[in-house]
Amino acid sequence: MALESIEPQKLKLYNYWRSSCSQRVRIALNLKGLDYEYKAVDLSKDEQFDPEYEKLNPVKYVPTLVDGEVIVADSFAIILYLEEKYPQHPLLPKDLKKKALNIQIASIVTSTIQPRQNLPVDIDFIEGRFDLDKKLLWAQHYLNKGFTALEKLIKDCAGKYATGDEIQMADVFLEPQIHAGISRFEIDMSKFPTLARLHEAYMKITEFQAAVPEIQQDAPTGS
Ligand SMILES: N[C@@H](CCC(=O)N[C@@H](CS)C(=O)NCC(=O)O)C(=O)O
Repeated sequence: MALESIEPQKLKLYNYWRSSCSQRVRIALNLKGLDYEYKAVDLSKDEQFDPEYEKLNPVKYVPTLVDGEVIVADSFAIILYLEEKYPQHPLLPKDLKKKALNIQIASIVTSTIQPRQNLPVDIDFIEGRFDLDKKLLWAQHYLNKGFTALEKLIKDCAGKYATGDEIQMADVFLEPQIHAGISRFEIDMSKFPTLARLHEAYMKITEFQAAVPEIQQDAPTGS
C-alpha cells in the first residue's frame, strides 16, 4: 500500500485573513495543535461567490473546514466539530454552568455583534437599499451593545482568561471580536476594562498570536 493512502489527510481551512470568523477557527486549530492547509478565499475579489466554493459553503461565507470527507461550514459548527473530533485542549468545561457561559459568550459574538459588522457585503447591501451612509456608526452601535453585555457577564467571573484561569471557548470567540473592534471599528476599549485586559493576555499566547489577521499569508503587505 502506498504510504500516502494511509496517511491522514491534512485539514483544509478555507478562510480570509481579515475575517474574524476565520480567526476564531485558526485560534481553535492552533490551540488543539492541528496542522492545516491555508486555503485563501479573497473576499475583496468576491471569491466567496465562486460556484466551486459555493459547493462547500452554501451561504457563501468563510470559513469552511474540510476534514477528509467531512465539510463543515460556519465557524461555530467548525469549532464544535473540532471539539468532539479532536479532544486535546478541551475548549468546553465539564461544569455545566461554566459550559453554558462559554456558549453564551460565543453566541453573543456570533449573533449580536459579528453579523452587524460583516463588511463589506452586508453593510454595503443596507447602504445601497436604505441610503444609510453611517455604516461605521451602525457597526459601532452593535459592537458597543455586545461589548457592554460581555463586560457585565465576565467582569466578576474572569480569571486570567474570560471564564477562569484556563483558555476556553469564550476566549476563542472574544479575541477576534475585540481585535476587529480595535483595528477596524475604532471602539474605545477603556469602556470595557475586562475585555481590554483579556486582549492583552491573549496577545501573549503563541496560538493567538499566530492567528492574528495581519500576519496571515494572504494579508496585504503593510496591513
Ligand atoms: N455564521 C458564520 C458567519 C460567517 C461570515 O459572516 N463570514 C464573513 C467573514 S467574517 C464573510 O464571509 N463575509 C463575506 C460576505 O459577506 O460575502 C460563521 O460564523 O462562519
